[in-house]
Amino acid sequence: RVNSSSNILAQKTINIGDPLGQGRFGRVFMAKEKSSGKIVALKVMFKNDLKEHKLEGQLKREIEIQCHLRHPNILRLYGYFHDKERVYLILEYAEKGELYKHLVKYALGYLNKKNVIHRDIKPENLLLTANGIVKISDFGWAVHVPSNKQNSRRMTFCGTLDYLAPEMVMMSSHDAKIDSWALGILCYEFLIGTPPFADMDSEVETCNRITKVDLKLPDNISLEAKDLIQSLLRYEPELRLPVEKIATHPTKVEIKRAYS
Ligand SMILES: Cn1ncc2ncnc(NCCc3cnc(NC(=O)Nc4cccc(C(F)(F)F)c4)s3)c21
Repeated sequence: RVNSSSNILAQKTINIGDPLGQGRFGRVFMAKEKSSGKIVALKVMFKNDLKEHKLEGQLKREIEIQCHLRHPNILRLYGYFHDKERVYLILEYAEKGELYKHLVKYALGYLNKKNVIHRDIKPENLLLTANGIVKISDFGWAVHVPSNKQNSRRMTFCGTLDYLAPEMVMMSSHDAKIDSWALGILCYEFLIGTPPFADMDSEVETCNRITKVDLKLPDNISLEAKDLIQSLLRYEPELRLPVEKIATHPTKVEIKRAYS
């Protein structure tokens, strides 16, 4: 419970509810103004934090600017108050929260059911219709992940994705040269310790790196090994060294030594 003077004359009581978000300089809570029952968002910032980063002036400016703005597409700042340690912004409550998170939760859930990965969600690809409906657009980077793999999503996306060749990720036709690719991944991982296109944060990023063959070879492997890996990790399946030719490639010795 925070006794607040949300404007000069009236004394209002605000009950603080669930947290809505965590920013760099403070947290946002749902709050209810007691007498009117009005739901607002309350941004709470610590004075020390703002002082430390010399941001008091900037906050004053934000309050001055936003207090005078009245527009259906601009979040209202109703007012502010402070106590010994904190400054509170009383904000209009946007119940669907952050657009991006809302989209990911609803629209991507649908794409997931349809076994489609968009792979390029970004602000430019979020369009607005006349009545303010947000649309995810541009499926230029989308892939259709085979549904049998869908249920073992964790399985598909933790580790095993690293071995998928571009044509697999793009779900276009593929042939035995898939194995040449996978062997290239294996050689790389044997020598370097991790698969070449792994991206800890996002499977989608791994997909992108695979389809772009975003290969970075470290200097501490021999030219032969580099040659072998580069001749296997070719985007065009027909250009990859066929599996039978690998056996006679000079770098075999090095991999054996690496694992002896
Ligand atoms: C998450 N979420 N879900 C629903 C919902 N409904 C409303 N609001 C939400 N979130 C709060 C959005 C904000 C609006 N205005 C802000 N203003 C600010 O954060 N200002 C600010 C911060 C730090 C430092 C400075 C300074 F000092 F540098 F100026 C200024 S944050 C909601």
